[in-house]
Amino acid sequence: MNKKSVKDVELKGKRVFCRVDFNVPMKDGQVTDETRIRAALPTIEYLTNQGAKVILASHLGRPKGSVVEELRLTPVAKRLSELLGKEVKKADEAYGDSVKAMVDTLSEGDVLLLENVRFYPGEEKNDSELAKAFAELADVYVNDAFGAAHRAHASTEGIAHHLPAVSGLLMEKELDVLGKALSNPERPFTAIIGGAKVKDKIGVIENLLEKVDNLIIGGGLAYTFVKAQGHEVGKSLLEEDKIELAKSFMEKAKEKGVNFYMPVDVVVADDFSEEANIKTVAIEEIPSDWEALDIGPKTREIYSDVIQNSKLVIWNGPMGVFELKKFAGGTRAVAEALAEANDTYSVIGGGDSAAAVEKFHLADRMSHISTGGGASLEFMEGKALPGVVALNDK
Ligand SMILES: Nc1ncnc2c1ncn2[C@@H]1O[C@H](COP(=O)(O)OP(=O)(O)OP(=O)(O)O)[C@@H](O)[C@H]1O
Ligand SMILES: O=C(O)[C@H](O)COP(=O)(O)O
Repeated sequence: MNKKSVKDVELKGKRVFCRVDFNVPMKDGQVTDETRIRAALPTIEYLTNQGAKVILASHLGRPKGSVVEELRLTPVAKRLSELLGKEVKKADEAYGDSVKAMVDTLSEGDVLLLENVRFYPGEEKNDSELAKAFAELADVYVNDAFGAAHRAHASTEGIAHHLPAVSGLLMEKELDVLGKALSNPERPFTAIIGGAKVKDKIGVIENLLEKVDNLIIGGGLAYTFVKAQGHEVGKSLLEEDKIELAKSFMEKAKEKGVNFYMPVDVVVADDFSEEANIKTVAIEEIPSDWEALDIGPKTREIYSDVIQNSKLVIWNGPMGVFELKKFAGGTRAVAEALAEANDTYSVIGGGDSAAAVEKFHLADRMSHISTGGGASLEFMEGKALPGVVALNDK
């Protein structure tokens, strides 16, 4: 990476404003998935070991510029403190005199977590006054929030213009792994794209067609492609206005010599529910009043074979409605194939696919699970991430 990291700056005794992505799922005031907190530990520990005074900032949820009591970061501070094995001070605001006073009490190696930065309207507007107010708290800015790097907000982008600005270790690792995968891939290189909406994945599919050897399509977005192939899809998810585009992608794949894999059989249901009647049918036999909610067993086998024979696989988006047990089989089969493919470097592109892998208890068998959902998607589309662009060049 051509951006400076925490390793390139003097940190001893410095006040360091470190933006992390602690946007974690919570229920009844408890953190229910601490993956993102754990992922930030290497940077926080590096900073404390170097003798920095660490000021952490994050958003949580989408409070839209006002205080939402359930979105305070207090439970996160508690969990972080347990994971770090040391006290984490918690401020009830994210800037201003009371926060400055708390920062003044920090000794080398101390950690302070600011309040949810999205409680302030200026955060998402990338307001320069707010960015300056954040910058006034510190001597150095570290961005370790890969998951929020696609947002140009005051704490992810604006502040970087007012302080020496470097990446954290998680940010560096995410960019390194995803960047290497896309620019210098080991081959055969396979991308698996699933999820619900073609619209959201157009850019990714387009960019990946330039790079991969195999493109596997699954999930709800597959049925726009199935329709483009000339088959009926019944009540399955369909984006009519994207059928032509789907056709053009299939043609482009042919031109580029990319193997384009589509479901050959599917699990169809007469209702979108766990109680639905289901059956497996060939792709050209989807009944008109049924909907396809998962890939079928033959498709799973074909996809698993392609995975086993790949050196690098990028996966974004589930193969079916994995939240419902009846339609989780396809997503599970792909996750298991990745777990079992020992010679395959597997990169899970955040969001729902990461949640699925966690759910199947296969997370530790993947090579890299990105902490970014939207961020990893935009990165895979080849878009520049504002939170990275703003950091100092090496
Ligand atoms: N056949 C299908 N019909 C309807 N919905 C589906 C189907 N297959 C998958 N889904 C749904 O797609 C949703 C995920 O779609 P989405 O496009 O949001 O993926 P994503 O969140 O972008 O993936 P990721 O987070 O990994 O990037 C899941 O909730 C899943 O239930
Ligand atoms: O969960 C995420 O993908 C990041 O934390 C970004 O959150 P946002 O989509 O609310 O900006």
